[in-house]
Amino acid sequence: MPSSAPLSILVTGANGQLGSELALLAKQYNAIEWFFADRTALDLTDQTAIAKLINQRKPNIIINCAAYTAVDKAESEPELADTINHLAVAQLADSAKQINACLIHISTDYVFNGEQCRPYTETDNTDPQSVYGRSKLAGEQAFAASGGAGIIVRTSWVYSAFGNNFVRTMSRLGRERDSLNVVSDQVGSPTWARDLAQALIDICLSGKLADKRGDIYHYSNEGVCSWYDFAWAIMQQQSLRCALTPITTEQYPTPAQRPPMSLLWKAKIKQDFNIVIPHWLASLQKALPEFLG
Ligand SMILES: NC(=O)C1=CN([C@@H]2O[C@H](COP(=O)(O)OP(=O)(O)OC[C@H]3O[C@@H](n4cnc5c(N)ncnc54)[C@H](OP(=O)(O)O)[C@@H]3O)[C@@H](O)[C@H]2O)C=CC1
Ligand SMILES: Cc1cn([C@H]2C[C@H](O)[C@@H](COP(=O)(O)OP(=O)(O)O[C@H]3O[C@@H](C)C(=O)[C@@H](O)[C@H]3O)O2)c(=O)[nH]c1=O
Ligand SMILES: [Mg+2]
Repeated sequence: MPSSAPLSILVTGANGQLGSELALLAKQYNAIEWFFADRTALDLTDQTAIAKLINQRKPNIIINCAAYTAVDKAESEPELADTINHLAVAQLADSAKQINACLIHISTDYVFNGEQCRPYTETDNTDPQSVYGRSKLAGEQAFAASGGAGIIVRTSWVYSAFGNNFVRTMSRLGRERDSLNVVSDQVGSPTWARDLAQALIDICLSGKLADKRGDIYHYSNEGVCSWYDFAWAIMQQQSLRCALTPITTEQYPTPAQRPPMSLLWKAKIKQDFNIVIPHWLASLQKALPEFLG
């Protein structure tokens, strides 16, 4: 009987929120051969380096957690955002295809314009309104065009104790300030990166990835809130006495336009991969103690 080699997984963007959460969970999955590549090990602006590393390592699965995620800054750095969120994904997809590896590529709710009155399904029309959103959509399309195996997972409002995010910002401001204005006319679903990381590992172990060809899946935590509601829960859970005032998007001008409604309909990922998704508030309660350190 030939002995089967262990499943090997290469994770890009290893120092980011999702990459770090995957690294943490990876400790529970010793049977998997993990390789975590941070920016030093793999700079996504270097196309040759991408091809070289994938050819050397020959992983079964690549999880692309690296991205240019500074939504407002991207408005003044469109080329860099495109290089990382689009051109690098094209190269990852091509290199993965050449060695018959599967790619799991992470994308965003910001590919939608947010004008819809019901949650977005995977087949709803995209119409990004920001440089970041357009660069992420171009990345999705490049992967799909490659014809390589794997999936695209769109998520939203990601936070983790590893990294900078809305939870960290609100926790800091809640301690520094007596009052704060937060937009209440943008609604979506927060996502604890730990939950998403677990879902991705479950997907890797499902044995179903090789049959997919850039199929799109939506994943966020369950439930709905505005940024104001999210901030309110962040304050309340930590007993921070910072008065919050709900404001409109117009009252909080930013360089990038964000979708007013970016809820993701998640039936497909739950059904195809038997994923159980926690409510955002339950996950926030679990995650917050990790922010204190
Ligand atoms: N954050 C969010 O709210 C959301 C994120 N997403 C998507 O989820 C995925 C993971 O996001 P998240 O973990 O939050 O992102 P982070 O910003 O926390 O991490 C992104 C990582 O990408 C790395 N990176 C950036 N540029 C390069 C480069 N040129 N070469 C190599 N690595 C690079 C960064 O490296 P370094 O640490 O050195 O800067 C960082 O570690 C991304 O695809 C993102 O678009 C989707 C929806 C919401
Ligand atoms: C700090 C702050 C922000 N806001 C608003 C601005 C914005 O509309 C909203 C969220 O601001 P942020 O800059 O934290 O969020 P943003 O960077 O837009 O978050 C996005 O990141 C990318 C990577 C994604 O893919 C998205 O899913 C989403 O998570 O909160 C306030 O209203 N008051 C405040 O004091
Ligand atoms: Mg941001």
